Amino acid sequence: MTGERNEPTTDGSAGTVPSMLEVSDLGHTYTGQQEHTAIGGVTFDVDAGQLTCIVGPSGCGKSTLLRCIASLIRPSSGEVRMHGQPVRGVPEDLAVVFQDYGRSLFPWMSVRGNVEFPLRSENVPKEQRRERVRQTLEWVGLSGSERKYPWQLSGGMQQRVAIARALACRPALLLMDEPFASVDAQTRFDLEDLLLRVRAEQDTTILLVTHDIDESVYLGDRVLVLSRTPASIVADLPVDLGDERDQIGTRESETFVHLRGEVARMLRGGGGTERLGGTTAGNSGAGSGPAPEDGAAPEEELGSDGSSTADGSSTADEESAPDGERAADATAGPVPLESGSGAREHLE
Ligand SMILES: Nc1ncnc2c1ncn2[C@@H]1O[C@H](COP(=O)(O)OP(=O)(O)OP(=O)(O)O)[C@@H](O)[C@H]1O
Repeated sequence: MTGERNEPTTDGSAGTVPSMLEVSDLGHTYTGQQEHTAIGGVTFDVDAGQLTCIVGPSGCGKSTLLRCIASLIRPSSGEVRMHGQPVRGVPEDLAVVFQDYGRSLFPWMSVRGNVEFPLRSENVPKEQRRERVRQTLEWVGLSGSERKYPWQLSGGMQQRVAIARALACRPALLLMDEPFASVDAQTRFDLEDLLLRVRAEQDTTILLVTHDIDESVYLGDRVLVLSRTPASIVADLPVDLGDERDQIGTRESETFVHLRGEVARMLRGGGGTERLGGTTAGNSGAGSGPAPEDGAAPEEELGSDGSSTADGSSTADEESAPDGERAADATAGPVPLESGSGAREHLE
């Protein structure tokens, strides 16, 4: 993979445009008492506006891969480029959403305060901030909840706030690490559709890690299947389901059923046996890692039914808490990682 593609330039001649994201031979070994190689040389490119899903066996290195791409961990080897430039720190136009919304939101800030937070760090003028927050909350279906606090919201609503906070910065690249794993099945469907809507409106490039095979096919323009740890790419499958997807019709379609079977087969076999118009083991260092154990059902490994623990948080009380943030004690709570600036201290 070259990381470049030919596109016509404004003067009509053929030009070379770098991919939005280029991951080249990326490897990471955790050092210390428990040395462990989590990623074993991963190479892939992502075009602007593409939604790429990453699936792999539990503990294979998916989160490590995302964190290396976000520069939250310094990779042991290889390189990450965005817009053709090497990434040397957390990029300003990158945002991350994690599974654990409960820990990523500031409980002492209202919904508005949480969503506004990264914009304040970027010194966006107040009027513009307020408008950005209003518009972003509208996208995620939370208009009217600006003055509530995270603890007054259901799990699904809290995750919407986390997504809104990431989107408020209008990131060029959005990294999502199992973002819907902690919500109930219906909320999960709603959030998946929300993501597809926002992507269509914003043309955001998204890299999403999931344990759920069905979710990877439903959301993705493409599914990258990883091997067991140390992770390598065993398959890179294009998802030919078109832009219009719906939770019932799409999931019943022949293409969907075929693709989910293909992803499961790649997970079980480690790839290399069949192709589906995409690439399988052999490219990009793919297939160099150990294959999953034979006979292990991929659904068992991945929890592909998408079952999630229903969030026990109480739903929002109509009576809003007073607006205005408590004095922010930076040591007292979690650090949100949605914007580049707040995330640097997580570098290893
Ligand atoms: N700080 C660390 N030090 C040592 N080993 C680590 C560290 N963090 C993760 N690992 C190991 O690296 C491997 C990959 O971990 P990672 O969290 O990236 O996997 P994952 O695919 O995201 O896992 P899961 O499917 O459970 O979310 C695992 O074997 C894990 O135990």
